[in-house]
Amino acid sequence: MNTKSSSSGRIRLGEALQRLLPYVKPYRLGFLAAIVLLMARLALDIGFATIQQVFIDTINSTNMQSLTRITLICSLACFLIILCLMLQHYFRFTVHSRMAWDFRAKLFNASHRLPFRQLEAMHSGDLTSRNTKDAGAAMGMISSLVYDLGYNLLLCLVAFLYLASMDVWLALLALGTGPVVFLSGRFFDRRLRKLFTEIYAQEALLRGILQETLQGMKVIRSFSLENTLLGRYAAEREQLNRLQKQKTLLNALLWHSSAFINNAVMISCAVLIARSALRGETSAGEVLAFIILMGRVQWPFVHMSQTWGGVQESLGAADRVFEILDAPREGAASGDEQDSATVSAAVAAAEATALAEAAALSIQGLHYSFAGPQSREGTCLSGIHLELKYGETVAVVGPSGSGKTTLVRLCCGLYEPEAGSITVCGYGVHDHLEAARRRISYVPQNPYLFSGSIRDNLAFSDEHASDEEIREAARLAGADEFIMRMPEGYDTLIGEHGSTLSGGQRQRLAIARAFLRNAPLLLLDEATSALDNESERLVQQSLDLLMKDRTTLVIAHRLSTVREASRIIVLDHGRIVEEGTHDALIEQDGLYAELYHLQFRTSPAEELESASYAKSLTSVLPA
Ligand SMILES: Nc1ncnc2c1ncn2[C@@H]1O[C@H](COP(=O)(O)OP(=O)(O)OP(=O)(O)O)[C@@H](O)[C@H]1O
Repeated sequence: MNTKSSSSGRIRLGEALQRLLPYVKPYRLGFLAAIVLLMARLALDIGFATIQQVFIDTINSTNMQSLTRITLICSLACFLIILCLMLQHYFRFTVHSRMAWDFRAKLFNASHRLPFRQLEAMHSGDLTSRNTKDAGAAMGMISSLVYDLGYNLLLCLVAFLYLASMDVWLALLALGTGPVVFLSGRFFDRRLRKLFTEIYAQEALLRGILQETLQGMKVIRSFSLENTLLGRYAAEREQLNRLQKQKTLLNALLWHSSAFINNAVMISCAVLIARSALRGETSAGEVLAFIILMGRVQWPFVHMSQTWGGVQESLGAADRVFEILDAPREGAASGDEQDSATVSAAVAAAEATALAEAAALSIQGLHYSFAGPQSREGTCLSGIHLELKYGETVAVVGPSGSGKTTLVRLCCGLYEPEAGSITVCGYGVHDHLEAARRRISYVPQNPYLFSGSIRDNLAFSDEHASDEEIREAARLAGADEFIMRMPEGYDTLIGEHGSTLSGGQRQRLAIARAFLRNAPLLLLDEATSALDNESERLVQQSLDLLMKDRTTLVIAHRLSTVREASRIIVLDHGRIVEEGTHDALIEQDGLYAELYHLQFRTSPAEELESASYAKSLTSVLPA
C-alpha cells in the first residue's frame, strides 16, 4: 500500500457519495432539521432585500411611524436569521461529527482486518492519520455538498427569479457571468486534489515520526539522537510547508480570481441600475434591493467555487480512506462466518472428531516468500513438513534469519502461505482462520500489554473469564504474588505498553494470558531479552508449567528447553536441515551441534547449573 501518495486509487465523486450517504440514515432527523433551517434562512435572506428596500423608501418618505415599524421588522429579521444560523450550525455539526465517528468506527474495523503483511508495510502513524483526520475530512464532503453547495444553488435560483421580476436583462447579466466564475475555478481541480492527497500523506508521515520519537524517547536520549531526529522532523516539516504553500497559492488564485470576476460584474450592474435611478425610473430602495439581490445571485458562484475546492480536499482524503476499506480482508477465504453461526453445535462435534483424528499442528509443503508469489527472491521458508502430535513439545532452532519467527506467524495465520497448508487441531488456517486461532495460545518474546488495568490485560484472552479464573491463571503463571503487592492489586493501571512493570513481570502476565486462554496448541517464542537470573528462573518455571500436557512449538533459546523437547527441528535458510532429539543431533555433529556449542552451551558451569535447574523443576511441577 502506498503510504506516500495514493493518486492511483482515485474515487469518483458519485461513487464516494453513494458510499458515504448511508451514514446519514441514523441521524436523518437532525440532518433534515438542518436543511429546514437552511431553507428558513434562505427565505429570510431573500426577504431581507425587500425589507431593506422598504426601509430606504420609508426614510425618503420621512414618515416616522412607518420608520419605527420597518426598523422593528428589520431587527426581527436580523434576529431570526441569526437564530436560524445558530440552530442550523448546531444540527449540521452534531450530525457531521456523529457520522464521522461512525465512519471512523468502520475504518477502524477494516484496519483490524487488513492482512498482516499489508499492516507491516504501513506506518502506524499513517494508519492513525487515515483513521482520524482523513476519515473526518472525507465525511465533510456530505455537509459541503448538501449545506454549502445545495444552499448556494437554491439561493442563486430564488434571487435570480426575484431579480428578474425587477429587471430581466440585468438579472440575466448577473446570472450569465456566474458559471464563468465557477468554471474558472475548475481549472485548479486536478492539481488541488493531488495536492490535498500529498498533504494528507505528508501529515501522516510527520505524525509517524512524532509517534516513533515519543515512543523511542529512552533510546533517543541514551544515544543522544535528539538532533538527528529533530533534523529529520524539520526536513519533512519543510516538505509539508512547501506543499501547504502551493495549496495556499492555488486557493488564493481560486478564491480571488472568482471574487474579481464577481466584483467586476457587480460594479457594471450597479452602474446600470444607478443610471436608471438618476433618470427617475427606479427608487433608492429598489437600487439597494437590486444590489443586494445581485449579490445573492453572484456570490453563490464564488462560494460554490470555494466549496468545490473543499470537495476536492474531501476527495483527496477519501482516496486514502477507501484504499483501506477496499483492501482485501485477512482470512477472506475463511469459512469462519458460517463457522461462527453454527459454532456451538457443529464445531463441538467436529472438534471431537478432529481431536481424535488430526495432529495438533500439521504443516505440509509450506512455502513462503516475502517478495511475493512470482518472485524467486526473498524466499523465507521452503518445503516445510512438520507434524506435532498431541502433547508433544517440538523445539525450533536455527541461526538468526533462518525463518523461525515467520514459521510461527504462519501458524497463527498472520501470513498467507504461497504453497502448502497448515492445520491446527483439524482446522485449516486458510479455511477456518478463527476456529484455528481459537485453538492457539501465542506467547511472544516481547509481549504486548495495553494501557489499562492488569485485570483488563489478562481478560483479553478470555473476555468471559471470572475474577477467580483470572486470579488462578495469574497464580499458575507466578504473577499473583507481585500483582497482589501492587497498590490496587488486579486493578492497578500498568501504563502504556505496561511501562510500570519489569521485563519478567510482563512475561509472566503474557504466560497468565496463555493459561487463561487454555488452548490446546501453544506457540512460544522464548524470551531472549536480558532478564535477571531470578526473573528468568520464575519465567522458566511458569513456562514449564504452561507447556505441561500441552502441544508446544517453541522457538528455543534455552538449553533446558531443547533438552526437554521430544524433537528438535533445525532451520537454515528457510529449510528444515536436521530433525531429531538433542542427543541424536549432537551425535550427528551438524548445524545443531555447532549452534549448541555456540548458542546454548556457553560454559560447562552454566550447563551444569541448567541441568540441575531442570531437575529441580520437576520437583515443583504438579504431577
Ligand atoms: N516483514 C518482513 N518483510 C520482509 N522480510 C522479512 C520480514 N520479516 C522477516 N523477513 C526476513 O525473513 C527472514 C526470516 O526472518 P525471521 O524473523 O523469521 O527469522 P528468525 O529465524 O526468527 O530470526 P531471529 O532468530 O533473528 O529472530 C529474514 O531474512 C528476514 O530478513
